[in-house]
Amino acid sequence: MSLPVSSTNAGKELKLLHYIYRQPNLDEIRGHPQKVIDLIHEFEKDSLFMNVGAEKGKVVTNLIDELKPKTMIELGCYVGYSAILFGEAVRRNGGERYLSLELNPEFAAIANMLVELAGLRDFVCIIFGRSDLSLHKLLTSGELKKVELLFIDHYKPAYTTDLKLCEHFGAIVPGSVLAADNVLYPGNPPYLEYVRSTVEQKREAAKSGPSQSYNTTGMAERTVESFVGKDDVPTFDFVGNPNLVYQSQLCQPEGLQTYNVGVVGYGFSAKIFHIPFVKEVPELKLYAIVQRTPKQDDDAEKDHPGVKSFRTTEEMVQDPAIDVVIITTAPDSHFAQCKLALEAGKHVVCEKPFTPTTQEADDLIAIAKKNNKQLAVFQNRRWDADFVTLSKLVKNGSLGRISEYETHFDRHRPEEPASDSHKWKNKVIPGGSAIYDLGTHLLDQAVHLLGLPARVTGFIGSARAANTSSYEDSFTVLLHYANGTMVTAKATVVSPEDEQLRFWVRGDKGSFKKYHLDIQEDQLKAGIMPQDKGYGREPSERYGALTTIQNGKPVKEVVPTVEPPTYTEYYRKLVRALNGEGELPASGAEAREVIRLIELARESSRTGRTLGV
Ligand SMILES: C[S@@+](CC[C@H](N)C(=O)[O-])C[C@H]1O[C@@H](n2cnc3c(N)ncnc32)[C@H](O)[C@@H]1O
Repeated sequence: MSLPVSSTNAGKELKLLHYIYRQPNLDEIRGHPQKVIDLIHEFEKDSLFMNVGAEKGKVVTNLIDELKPKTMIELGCYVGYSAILFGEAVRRNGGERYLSLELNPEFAAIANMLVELAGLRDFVCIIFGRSDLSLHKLLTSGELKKVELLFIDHYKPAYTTDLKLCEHFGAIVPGSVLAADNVLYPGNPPYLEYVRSTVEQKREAAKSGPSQSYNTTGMAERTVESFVGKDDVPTFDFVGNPNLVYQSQLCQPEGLQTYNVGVVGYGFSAKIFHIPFVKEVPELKLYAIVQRTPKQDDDAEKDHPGVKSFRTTEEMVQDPAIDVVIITTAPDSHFAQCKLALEAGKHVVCEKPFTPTTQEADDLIAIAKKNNKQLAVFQNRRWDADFVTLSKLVKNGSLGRISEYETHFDRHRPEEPASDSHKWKNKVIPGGSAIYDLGTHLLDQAVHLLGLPARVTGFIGSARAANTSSYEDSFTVLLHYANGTMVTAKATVVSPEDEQLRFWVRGDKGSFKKYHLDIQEDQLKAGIMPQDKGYGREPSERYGALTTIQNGKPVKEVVPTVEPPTYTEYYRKLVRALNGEGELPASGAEAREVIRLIELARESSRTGRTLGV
C-alpha cells in the first residue's frame, strides 16, 4: 500500500513557524498553549489557514469540558492548532493523552514544534501517516480500545471510511462521541447520511459489501482532490457495524449569524462574480434573485431551485426576510437601486463602478447612514492574487520608496463592437466607458495601496480608428503623490501583445514587473468555481519578477504569486463587518473617492489641465 504524496507544500505554514519562533519574548510564550494559539490567529489574518478556528473550536472545547475524555483522537492535525487547543482542554479536564493523526510530514513537523512550544509535548502525540493506516495500527495493537471523543477534520471522503474502521474493531461503544467539522461547508453528504441512517437502512446498504472506493457524492471536485490524488482509495474495505445508532446533532458555533441575500440582476456579474462567492460563505444564504425577463435557457428560478424569484427590485425589497441586497445591474441604475434597498432597511453591496457621479455617491452614503445600514461596493480586485503579491512586496519594503507605479488593463480589440451589442460596457451611458469600468479597479487598487494622490491628469478617449458611438474605450490617468510617487493607470483596446503588461512598479530598492491579468475572471468564465481545485492559483509561467541591485548589478528573481484568499474573502469580510467585527471589504466612502478621481481625470482630459484632488 503506498502512501499518497500530499500535494500541499508548506510555504505559508513554514512562515508561520518562523514568525512564532522569532518572537522576541519566546520564553514567555513557552508552556502557554493560549499564547501559541493567539500567535497563530495573529499570523493568519492575511492568509487562509485550515484551522478549525476559535468559534468552532469553542463548540469542541465545551464538549471536552462536558465529557472529560481520558483519550481524545483527532484526524487531521495540520499545524497543530486544534491539537493545542483541544489537547490543553483534555489535559485541564484530567485526561491522559491526545492523539493527532496527520498525513503531511511537513505539517506534522511544524505541529510538533508548536506543540512543544505550547508545553504539550508529553501530552499530545502527533502520528504521521494516512489516518486509515494509523487508526488500523492503533486499533489492532490494542493501543486504542475505544473511542471516547473523536474529532474528524481531515480528508472529507475518508470521514465515513475511517469511522467504519473504528466500528469494525469495536471501538465505537455506547457513549462514544464524534465531532466532525465541515459537514455543511464545504459539505459531506455521505457522512451525514451514514450517521443519520437507521439500523435497517445500514443493514440494507451493508448487504452489498464494502465499496472499495470513497463515496464522494455531493462533494466539490476540489474537496475530493485535496490532500490526496484523485484516484486515492481507502486502504481497508470495512462495512462497519450497521447495528450502531448515532444521535446526530448539528452544532453551529455560538452566535453564528446568518444573512439572507437578494441579488438584483441575473447577468454576467451576478452569475460570475457574486452568486458563486455568496454560496461559499456559510453565513450568507442565497435567498432571492430579481430577474426582469427570464428566458427559456436563462432562468434564475431553474438555475437555483428553492431561491425566491422576483421581477422587480421594488417587490424584492418588501420581503422582510432579506438582509443584504447585491446590486449587479448597469451603473446608471445603481443610485436608484441602492436607494430603494437602503430605504427598505437592507444592507447593500453595489457592483462597481459605484455611481456615475460623486454627488450620487455622497447621497447614497448619507441614505445608508440615515437608515443605519452598511453600504459596500464590490471592489473585488483588491483580492487579485497579483495585486496581493505586489502589495506584500510594497509593504515589506522589497521595492523601497516607490517612484513609479504603472498599472495596466490592456487588450487588443481594435474593432468597434457591433452597434446592437446589448452590453452596457460598450454603450455611452452615465457611469459607462473604460475609465468607469476598468479604471475603477486600477484606481481603487492604487489608492488602497498608496493612499489618495495630490493631483490628477487624465487622457481619455478612443484608441480605435472607427468609433461611431463615441464610447471612450481607453484612458491614461496619472496620479501625482505629494511624496513624488507617480501612478500611471492605463487601459487600451489597441495592444497587439502576446503577453499584456499588468504591473511595473519601481522603487529605489527594487522593480517588480508582471504580465497577465489575474486568473480568477478567466477561470470563472470557463466554469471553474471557487471551490474547484486550482481556483485562483496562478500557473508559474505567469509569475512576476523582482529585480534588485546587488553588488552594483541588477539581479532578477521570480516572485511566486501568492495563493490568494480569492474573491470569497470579500464576502467573508462583509459578514465580519455585518457582525460588527471589522471594516467593510470596500466601503461606499472609499469607492466614492475613486469616483471623484474619475471625475477629475475626465475634467483634466477635457480641459488639458492637471487638477488638485
Ligand atoms: C482541515 S486541516 C486540519 C485542521 C486542524 N484540525 C486544526 O483545526 O488545526 C486537514 C488536515 O488533514 C490532513 N489530512 C488529509 N487527509 C488525511 C488523511 N487521510 N490522514 C491524515 N491526515 C490527513 C491534511 O494534511 C491537513 O493537514
